[in-house]
Amino acid sequence: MNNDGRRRVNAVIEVEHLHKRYGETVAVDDVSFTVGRGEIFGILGRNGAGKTTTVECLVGLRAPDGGTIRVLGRDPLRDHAEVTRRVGVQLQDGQLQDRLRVGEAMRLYASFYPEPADGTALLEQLGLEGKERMPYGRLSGGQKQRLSIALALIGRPRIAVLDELTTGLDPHARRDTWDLIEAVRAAGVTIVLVTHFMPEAERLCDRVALIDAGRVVHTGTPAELVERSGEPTLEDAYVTLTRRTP
Ligand SMILES: Nc1ncnc2c1ncn2[C@@H]1O[C@H](COP(=O)(O)OP(=O)(O)OP(=O)(O)O)[C@@H](O)[C@H]1O
Repeated sequence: MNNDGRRRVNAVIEVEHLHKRYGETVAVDDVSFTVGRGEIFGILGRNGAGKTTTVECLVGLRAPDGGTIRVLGRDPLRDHAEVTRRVGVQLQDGQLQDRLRVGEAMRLYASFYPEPADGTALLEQLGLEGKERMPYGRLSGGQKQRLSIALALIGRPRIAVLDELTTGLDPHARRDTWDLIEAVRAAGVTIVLVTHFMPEAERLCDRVALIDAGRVVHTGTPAELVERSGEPTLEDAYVTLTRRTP
């Protein structure tokens, strides 16, 4: 059983009692969750709640101080190369060098994988067609964001970890990106999505975990969290369920 009381069939991600500190700061106190194959799993929580640290541990970019993580049955640190090959990552601050051109970045990332996706089609799906020769430093904030999504998907990952997927995107680009993510999931990819944007969680996520002060305080479908809180919307539910007593 997992922490929301249901057994996950075909779990592809299992996090148990993850603990991570930076010096005196406890970034992740005790986080456990399981993600099933083909799910879109949302991680929600206040600024500084420990979301990015959790996903960085998940993809083997940081070493936990406690707990265990299994991704596709592997340890992200010990089996780093294998996990990296199967997990696409779009992280906050995933900056590239300013002079690197869009097409070069796509080709470079494609070269890391045995069977990469069609980069031209991916750029088109993300509204970056015709930008292949544009240096990264000259892209707008939203274009950089869309390129980072393309780079997360170029390796045809089995799991995509997307941290603040649509932050900085205009409403059209945001909706196009949601459609793309749904198509990626329909192709069998499991998605972990960190977001502050409740309509995005409501539209895309099968289940979400609310993280507060480094702990999972609620897990469930967006509809279950709304019901549990007695509030009318997911945003209200989120605020109520993560409210701290003064
Ligand atoms: N490299 C680091 N060195 C020291 N402290 C860090 C580091 N990275 C994060 N922290 C601290 O760990 C805590 C959790 O940060 P984290 O970035 O995981 O939160 P978050 O939930 O992703 O926040 P946000 O929503 O603002 O992105 C915060 O108190 C943060 O200041």
